[in-house]
Amino acid sequence: MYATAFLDLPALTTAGGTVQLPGSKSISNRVLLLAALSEGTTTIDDLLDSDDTRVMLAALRDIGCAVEPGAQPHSVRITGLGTHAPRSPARLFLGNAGTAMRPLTAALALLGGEFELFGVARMHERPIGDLVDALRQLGCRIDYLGNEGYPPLRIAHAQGVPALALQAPIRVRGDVSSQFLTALLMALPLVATQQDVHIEVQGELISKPYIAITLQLLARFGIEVAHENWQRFTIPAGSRYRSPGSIHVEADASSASYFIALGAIAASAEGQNGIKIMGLGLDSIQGDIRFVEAARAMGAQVTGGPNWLQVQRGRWPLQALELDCNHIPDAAMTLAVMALYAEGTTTLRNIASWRVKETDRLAAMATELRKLGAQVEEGADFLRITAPARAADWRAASIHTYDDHRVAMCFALAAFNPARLPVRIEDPKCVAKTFPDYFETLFSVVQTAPQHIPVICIDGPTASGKGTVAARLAQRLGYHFLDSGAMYRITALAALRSGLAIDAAHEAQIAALAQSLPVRFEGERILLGDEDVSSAIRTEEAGMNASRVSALPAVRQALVALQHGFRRVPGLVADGRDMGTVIFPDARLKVFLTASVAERAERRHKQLISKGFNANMQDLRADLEARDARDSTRSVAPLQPAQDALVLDNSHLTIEQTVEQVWVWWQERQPFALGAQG
Ligand SMILES: O=C(O)C1=C[C@@H](OP(=O)(O)O)[C@@H](O)[C@H](O)C1
Ligand SMILES: C=C(OP(=O)(O)O)C(=O)O
Repeated sequence: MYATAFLDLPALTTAGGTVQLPGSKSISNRVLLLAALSEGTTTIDDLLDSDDTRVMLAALRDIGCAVEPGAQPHSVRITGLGTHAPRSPARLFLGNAGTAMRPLTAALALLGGEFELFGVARMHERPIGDLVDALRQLGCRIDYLGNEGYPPLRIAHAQGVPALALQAPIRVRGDVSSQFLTALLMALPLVATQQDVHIEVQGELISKPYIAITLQLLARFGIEVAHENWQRFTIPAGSRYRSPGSIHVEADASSASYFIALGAIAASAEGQNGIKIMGLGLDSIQGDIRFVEAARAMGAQVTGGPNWLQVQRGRWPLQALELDCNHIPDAAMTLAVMALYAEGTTTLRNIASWRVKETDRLAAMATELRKLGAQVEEGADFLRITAPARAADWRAASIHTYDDHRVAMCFALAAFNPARLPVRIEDPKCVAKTFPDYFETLFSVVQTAPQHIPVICIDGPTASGKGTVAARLAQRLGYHFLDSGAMYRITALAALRSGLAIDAAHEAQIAALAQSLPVRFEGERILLGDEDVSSAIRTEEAGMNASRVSALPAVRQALVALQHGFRRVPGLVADGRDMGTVIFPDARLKVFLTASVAERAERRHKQLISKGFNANMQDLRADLEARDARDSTRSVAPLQPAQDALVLDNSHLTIEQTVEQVWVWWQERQPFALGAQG
């Protein structure tokens, strides 16, 4: 997951490959609760691991369910409450998960005990009044702890569940969120022992396909609910939850919408057939699979089998769409971004529920689409979007994401804009609600020309702090990191291990060895094959050997391709001695970091002493002077600032101050309009 303040996506051009998507949030949280309400143990495979399911799992543990990891990576084993009462009192934190807050409120109210249910600030602005009204009708005692009609709330059944009025149909409004009805449908089987229990929906039921998911999963747990036209539901007398033993979670259809859109928008990478999505097929039980129809109407070519979808660009540019999106409220946000690539004006109707989700999504989408240059009309329950007329009308925007995973995920697709502008996604970690590895997954199937991928070069002499500064910048930007000095150190290590002396006589052999070095950077660790060589290459001796190896032109040449390979989406910070001059001459920012010999000798001295090595200041100074002289006079790529490099003498700066200066220089070079915070 990218936990950076923002993530800058470079202009992207093509896409191709296969993605395996994480489990459905709607299925995961339903199945978790149903397993918790059943007797015995249920194994759940391919469960989603995200913020929304974590809060559900934590709540289930708190009320006394046993949760254990299953045999497979994404499987868990839940031992349900069965006939046991839930552990209480309990305070349950439910984040911003509607699929946890609403169903748990209903289930816990009917199980008995005292509970406080609360969430993040936005959860306390998301309505729950219609559900509480329905439960109060039954006789439940539920108090609001903050604002009337919103969480946090208290279920006050410490003395047990009061006598419930089960005779009359339970009325619930269906026009604000279908989750209220889902909550009742999952809770009422607990009390429909002696008699049928009826639910009547008041007002138009929105998001109906989510009710279909609820009914399908109830059936898997032994409860067959009948309904008349989605208005009247009957839970049969004698209902009792029975675990199916094991159950599998399909991949998330709403998450699939971003990759279906990707296949429709991006030209296919060479040798690929667009995007293949694994984990769900056209027969999915999730309503958002119908996003496929909308995407096809706009131009996508989609085929599918039992557990896969294949998407390719069809009509291009896309074609505008006019659609009632009530049945696909979540995936419809993706259509709004597809509209940026469509001819004509796209209208998404009947989406008033967007206003009470993770944020006011109608306002958020309108604001952010406009930042990119689109014309948008925002109605009470609709959005009308016209794409920027020409490439030149697109704007480089910093997309505010309102702690809404879907805003972050769908706007990433704006990186395919014809103006080849980068797109900044603020607070990318908000995707953790349903798809923590969204950006990693996206990056695994998108490509762009190397010139679009930003590179920051930090060159400079030994002990200038360039390695630390580059690593910190890379981390802060979410970019890849190349410690090119390590390449030479590793080459020297590998050469000596192969019995090759580091001199001109062995140049060709060492170059051949360098060409195929299996080197990887994993966070702080540097791996040669499977061996962690981080410490072995950090000794003074290894440094001297690296300097010698780097003076051999054929070896430098061999390492060029290896280093170019680190230039990958979303960007690269490279440190070394010739990053800006030789390896990445087109880098967007080149910094030459230096400090006085005295200061650098002092830093190196401190570093060695802290690692428990013996060190003598005079020797260190002499060594540094010798290395500086050798590095700056060597025939190939001598150590000197690139002509367009910014020179930073950090003799009197801390590492933090140095990082800050480079950060400021980098930000100044970004095209995003200042103050463009939504
Ligand atoms: O029941 C569900 O799993 C959901 C129902 C929908 O909410 P509404 O019924 O509030 O539209 C949807 O937006 C949400 O992401 C998940
Ligand atoms: C509306 C959403 O979430 P929730 O389940 O919290 O309602 C969503 O995931 O888009």
